[in-house]
Amino acid sequence: MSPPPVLKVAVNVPLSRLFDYLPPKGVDPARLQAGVRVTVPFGRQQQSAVVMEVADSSELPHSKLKRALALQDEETLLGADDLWLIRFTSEYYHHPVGEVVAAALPTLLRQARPLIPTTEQVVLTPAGRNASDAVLSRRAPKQAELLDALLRRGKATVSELDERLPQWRRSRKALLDKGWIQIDEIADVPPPPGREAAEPGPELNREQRAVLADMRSHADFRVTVLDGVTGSGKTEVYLHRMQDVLAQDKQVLILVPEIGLTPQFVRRLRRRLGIEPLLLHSSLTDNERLNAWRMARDGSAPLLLGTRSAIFTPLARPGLIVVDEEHDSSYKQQEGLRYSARDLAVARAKQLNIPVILGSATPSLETLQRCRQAAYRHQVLSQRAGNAAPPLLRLVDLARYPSNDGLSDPLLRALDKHLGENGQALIFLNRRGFAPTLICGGCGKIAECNRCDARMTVHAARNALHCHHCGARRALDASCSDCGSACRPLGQGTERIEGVLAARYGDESVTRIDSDSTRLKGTMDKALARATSGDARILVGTQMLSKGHHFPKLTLVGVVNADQGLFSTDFRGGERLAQSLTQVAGRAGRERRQGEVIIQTAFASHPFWNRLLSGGYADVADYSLAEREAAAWPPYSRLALIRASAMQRDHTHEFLNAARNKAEQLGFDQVRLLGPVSAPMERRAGRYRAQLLLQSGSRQALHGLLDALVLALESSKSGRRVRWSVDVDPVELF
Ligand SMILES: Nc1ncnc2c1ncn2[C@@H]1O[C@H](COP(=O)(O)OP(=O)(O)OP(=O)(O)O)[C@@H](O)[C@H]1O
Ligand SMILES: [Zn+2]
Repeated sequence: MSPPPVLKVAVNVPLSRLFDYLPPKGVDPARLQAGVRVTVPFGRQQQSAVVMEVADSSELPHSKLKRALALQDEETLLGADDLWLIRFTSEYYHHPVGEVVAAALPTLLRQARPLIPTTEQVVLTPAGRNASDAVLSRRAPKQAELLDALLRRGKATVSELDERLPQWRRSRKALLDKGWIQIDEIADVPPPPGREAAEPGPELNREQRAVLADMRSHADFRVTVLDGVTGSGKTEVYLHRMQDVLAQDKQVLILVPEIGLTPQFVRRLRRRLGIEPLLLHSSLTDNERLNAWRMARDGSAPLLLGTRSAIFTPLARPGLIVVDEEHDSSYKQQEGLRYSARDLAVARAKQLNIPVILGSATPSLETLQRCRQAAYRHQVLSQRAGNAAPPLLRLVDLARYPSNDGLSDPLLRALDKHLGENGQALIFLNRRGFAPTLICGGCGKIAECNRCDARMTVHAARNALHCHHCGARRALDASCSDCGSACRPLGQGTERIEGVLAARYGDESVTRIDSDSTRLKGTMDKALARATSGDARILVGTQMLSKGHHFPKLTLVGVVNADQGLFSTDFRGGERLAQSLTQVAGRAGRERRQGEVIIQTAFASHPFWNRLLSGGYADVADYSLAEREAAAWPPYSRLALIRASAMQRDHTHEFLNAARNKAEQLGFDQVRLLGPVSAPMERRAGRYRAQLLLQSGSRQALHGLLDALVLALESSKSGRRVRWSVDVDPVELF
């Protein structure tokens, strides 16, 4: 008899390797395939794990192998392409494969639940139906209420009851004991999205038609970079391409940086494609998430719209992937598994041999560089669609026109003018709260966070100081704890600017949109609706407002302070600044009237401004690429960052020094090691942070070194005293 197969499974633990198990007792070996879930004994616990491979043998003797306890799935949950993506992600980002699987699966599947989500349904029994609730309503009014609620429909799911009778669970046991209700487990699946008639869009202009024709000429894998100025009709081009693919009965996956910001986009997809897009994002309930995942996997949902993690969703008939606003840094996960959804989209499309579109008015330098190398196809839309003209940009030199509470005279005059002509204005400031600093008028002491090397932000409405790094909060100090003098807020945040504008133009006219003002469910949609209708005459907001929106009446954009980005220590500072200013400027004048953009700066002679104002984003990008090439920064080299944090400063440095020594021993000459150094904001949430940067012109060398180094670090002693992580292609260096 041949020996039983060996299951190589991914367990959700922070170790790179797979673990070997024998098949569960009594399971037909034919049912054991890569992509099924099994329950395995792990340490003293049981774990749910995914079979990555079914092998003939193990490096361990059979007698040493434990047996898996149970097979969870009748059919494979993850197909070969899904497993490929998981492995690729694990290898490329040097992240434990079990944790990648965990990131790729909806929570319920991770918890060994079945693919069809279920819910509890409370059903009235015949006895319950006949029970007299006259008596009950006197003695037990809560029970009577529940019976009453059920009488009308005979049954209700627990979530329906939770909504209508929040206290119902208290009566549950009593009524069950009386035999008046019973609780059934039922499938909780919504119907798949239906189709309706699609509305036609505007006729494409010449540039759009040329781009679309080029995309249509190539059905296989190809990366098209749709580099179109704001309002040039990129979305119209995607929509046509999506229509083609959907008409061939294939699926389309669209990634966006954030879904809460795009109700307009969702509506547009529905209207123009005649299909309800299935949403995949982090604020779904567990059941909703599982259902979305399942309908993508079985093909019953043709159109999927999701944020970063949606890139892992299985697709039955993949046809096209679109990454909108590809430059957006939220495609890169900044903790745990630090993947770039954009880069994985390209890898996945290649594996599936399908086209992928990366769209942006401000493509990342990495992407532009790939275009220069002809690895990606560069398609440019140089004109705004329809009759809209590009916005006019103007600088206001704060050295000449000092600002009062953040707003200079020229900006205020422009506001008067645009509002007077029935226009709408957007005031952009990438800083929420009232003021970024609280300072003592006597000794100059600044309020700092106790757990971070950072200042506290003043939030006036809550009369509090918040740390934007660790979330710490405390009451606003009226007087200085050192000298007793009065403290005052210094600088501007969105809350303060909102107040200044409300005092000048009236409360009614001003709407603030930032993560503080839109925390409550529904407030974001409402604010965006007011912005779109024009009821909100002045919008004040952070980068939340700068991306992707189409506010037809908006004619003026004012940038309160752009200088933070000018002197950034991050080599991506200039690129980021140019992107965010171009994007926010692009909100102005998207319909009939030309938009005006006023940027306030204290450094008007900085060469950055000349480049941006005369040459636009493309010039800034060319210049920055040359700079990066000279300094051998990405995209002209590859980076990986090893980060460590600990309660004691020494531990991080010891660990990273050991990592450096190990890396040197491994002898990859083509990789430069920089550090270890403390992070610029060394202490965060009470932990000290440090980092070691690895840089190389050769991707192979860098990954070769990481392969060996990560294995060594996983078993290193100093690694146990710190939290450490590897960040491949980091977007934040600090
Ligand atoms: N060929 C066209 N003729 C007339 N109007 C068009 C055309 N193409 C697009 N539009 C309109 O122009 C506006 C901008 O188009 P769209 O949203 O597709 O641009 P975009 O490049 O994706 O925008 P952004 O990147 O700035 O968000 C929309 O109102 C759209 O309906
Ligand atoms: Zn803090």
